[in-house]
Amino acid sequence: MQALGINTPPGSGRLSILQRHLTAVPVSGQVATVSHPTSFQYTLDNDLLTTEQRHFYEENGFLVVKNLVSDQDIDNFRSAFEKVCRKELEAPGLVVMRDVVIAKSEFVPDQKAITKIQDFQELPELFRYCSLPQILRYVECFLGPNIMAMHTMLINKPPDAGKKTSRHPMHQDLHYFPFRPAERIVCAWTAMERIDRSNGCLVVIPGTHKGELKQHDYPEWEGGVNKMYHGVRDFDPNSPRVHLVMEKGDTVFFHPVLLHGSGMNKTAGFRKAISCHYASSDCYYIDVKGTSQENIEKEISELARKRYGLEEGITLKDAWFTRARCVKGERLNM
Ligand SMILES: CC(C)CC(=O)SCCNC(=O)CCNC(=O)[C@H](O)C(C)(C)COP(=O)(O)OP(=O)(O)OC[C@H]1O[C@@H](n2cnc3c(N)ncnc32)[C@H](O)[C@@H]1OP(=O)(O)O
Ligand SMILES: Nc1ncnc2c1ncn2[C@@H]1O[C@H](COP(=O)(O)OP(=O)(O)OP(=O)(O)O)[C@@H](O)[C@H]1O
Ligand SMILES: O=C(O)CCC(=O)C(=O)O
Ligand SMILES: [Fe+2]
Ligand SMILES: [Mg+2]
Repeated sequence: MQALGINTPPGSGRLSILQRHLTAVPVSGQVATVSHPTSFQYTLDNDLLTTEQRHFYEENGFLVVKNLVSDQDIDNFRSAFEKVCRKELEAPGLVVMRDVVIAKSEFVPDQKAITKIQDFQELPELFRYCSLPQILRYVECFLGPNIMAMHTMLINKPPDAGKKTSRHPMHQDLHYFPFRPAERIVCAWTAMERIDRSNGCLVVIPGTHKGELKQHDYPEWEGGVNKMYHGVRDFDPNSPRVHLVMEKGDTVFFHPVLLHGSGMNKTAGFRKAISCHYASSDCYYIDVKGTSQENIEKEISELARKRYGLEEGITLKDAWFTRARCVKGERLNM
């Protein structure tokens, strides 16, 4: 209990509840579990989350559910991903990204060294992840019954090429999203194999979901940074990080303002995770002009201009509206 930074008075009757709860949440570091808010802001009334789980998400901004996706499903996603790499599967809108070191190198060591694929909403073999009923049951606890899949990713963190470019800087996902409110957005992220500090697990700063969306820029990293991997400006490396060690099939749900990133992959394997960002279809789009999100809008707009030969760029809203898909209930504003 000491290691988890929990101050429970000796002899407290709550200790056993906390212990039971904490064994279900494989994290190390500082997590808050003791202050119980009287009203809920980040979760909705539901009959799935235990009281402890609900309080945990309210206080910390994330919740790990063990063994939520079956090995069989994950093996199928892995096989679909491998087919995408071999160009045996394709889909409109699919983005395939290589690590910056490999993309910028004249000596391409491995053509298959793909960092991630994004926007697989038109690829049924992978998009099935976003409609898994056991995931949507949890998503509904945060968003309500009308659910849009906004962003899809399969991250294949490569063995670090020696420049630490396999890291993902600390950031808040809301930086990329021109829709609100933040509490009706959630990410589901499933480990496709055991993920720990050796292959670059997710790192979170519990409780930061209660703060503001911060200014993001490219971190000044010597070895380079992947395109659009913005990090929160002036990140304090002494912040109380929690490393999420997860087994194959474990799934973390997290709030889009939660500060998180991932470490370097020091192993020889490609570390795989699949994720989807969901938003309630009651959310609404905002104009990010004049806000801290203007820089990412500009970058995405410029990319779309180049890629699709457009004369003018696109707005962040256009970029998101076209990939959004309704996975449960009704499509309303999104
Ligand atoms: C919540 C969620 C949204 C959070 C996030 O997802 S954060 C990260 C968001 N990132 C993205 O959306 C990145 C999306 N990636 C892409 O669009 C693509 O992979 C691209 C970076 C544009 C590259 O694709 P593509 O154009 O097919 O590749 P090319 O090999 O033709 O390269 C074109 C120019 O881009 C460069 N490039 C490619 N990969 C990277 C990289 N990883 N990092 C930095 N620069 C890169 C490449 O060197 C080339 O540059 P030039 O020769 O034009 O100068
Ligand atoms: N200056 C920085 N700005 C933004 N993010 C950073 C910065 N330095 C490190 N990070 C990020 O902080 C997170 C935690 O880094 P940390 O080094 O603890 O992870 P790790 O490499 O997995 O662990 P280990 O220390 O065991 O190697 C990672 O997401 C990393 O990308
Ligand atoms: O490294 C990972 O899998 C997490 C990446 C991430 O946080 C993101 O793409 O927004
Ligand atoms: Fe993220
Ligand atoms: Mg480190």
